[in-house]
Amino acid sequence: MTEDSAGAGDGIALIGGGKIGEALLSGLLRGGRTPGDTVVSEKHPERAAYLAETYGVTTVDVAEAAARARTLVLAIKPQDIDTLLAQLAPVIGPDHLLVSVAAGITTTRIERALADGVPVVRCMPNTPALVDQAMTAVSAGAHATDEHVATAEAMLGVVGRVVRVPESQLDAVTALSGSGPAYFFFLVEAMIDAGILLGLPRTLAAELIVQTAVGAATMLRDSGEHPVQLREAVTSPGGTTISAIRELEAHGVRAALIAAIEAAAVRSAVLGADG
Ligand SMILES: NC(=O)C1=CN([C@@H]2O[C@H](COP(=O)(O)OP(=O)(O)OC[C@H]3O[C@@H](n4cnc5c(N)ncnc54)[C@H](OP(=O)(O)O)[C@@H]3O)[C@@H](O)[C@H]2O)C=CC1
Ligand SMILES: O=C(O)[C@@H]1CCC=N1
Repeated sequence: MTEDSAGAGDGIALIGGGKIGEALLSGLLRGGRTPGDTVVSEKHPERAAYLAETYGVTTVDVAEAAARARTLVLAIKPQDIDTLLAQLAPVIGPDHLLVSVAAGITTTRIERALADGVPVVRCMPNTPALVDQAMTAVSAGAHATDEHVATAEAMLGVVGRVVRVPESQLDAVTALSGSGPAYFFFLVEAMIDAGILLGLPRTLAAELIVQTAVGAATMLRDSGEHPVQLREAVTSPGGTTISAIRELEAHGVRAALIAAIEAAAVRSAVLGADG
């Protein structure tokens, strides 16, 4: 145990207050954490000031974050991980818990940069954390006990669902659910554009498609039926839907999605490779 870790409180420190950092921070506070037991370390002074003003949290440097919190959530870009780990190494010990959400960065890579025995849990959440509908997968590093993983699961469970997976699956998870919201937003954007092409006002097209997305997502989650069954129920013989599906297949949309998600997984692995 380092001197700093011995004095660390039971709070949470968020290192990196960008897009996902803010989503997690807002969720933690909605879920009952208080600004008094949550600190943020954010490089950009303007961004730090925004987070302090919006959420009432204290912003601190990385060393202070480690002194004040036992659990540190690393929400910085993968490209910044080595710099951050160099900052953390002198102030982190086995009594801390590091929860990394950085795409591609393996627990081994984090552990190697720190004192022996520091528990690390690697996670992949997504931005629906902002509305408590996140999907998060978690994996334990070499020194993380069941209790450490349970701590990470409880923390992330406040903002949505959590599953435990082997770390070997996390690049695929990143490509599917980590990046996944962007694919749905892209699809919705394109469908709204189709409404414009057909002469509908943009606000009406957006209302139609957003509610359709919510309805379809709710059926996917709650009906217990396979997506194929749900699609077949919409697809009347000789009707409109099959005309659209034929075009989607002719344009290779299924293959494009599979290739896109494969590319995201490859990118996750590349980001995680030692620099
Ligand atoms: N956005 C998403 O949907 C998801 C992102 N992730 C992962 O979360 C991480 C963050 O992503 P995202 O929020 O999109 O990125 P952002 O760039 O929005 O946020 C990262 C923030 O951390 C700051 N930062 C960098 N280094 C440090 C440091 N040493 N100390 C304190 N702050 C620092 C950055 O400053 P600066 O801009 O100057 O670098 C930036 O403001 C990534 O690793 C990503 O893979 C995981 C799941 C979903
Ligand atoms: O685009 C990215 O790299 C991050 C990881 C998952 C979602 N956003």
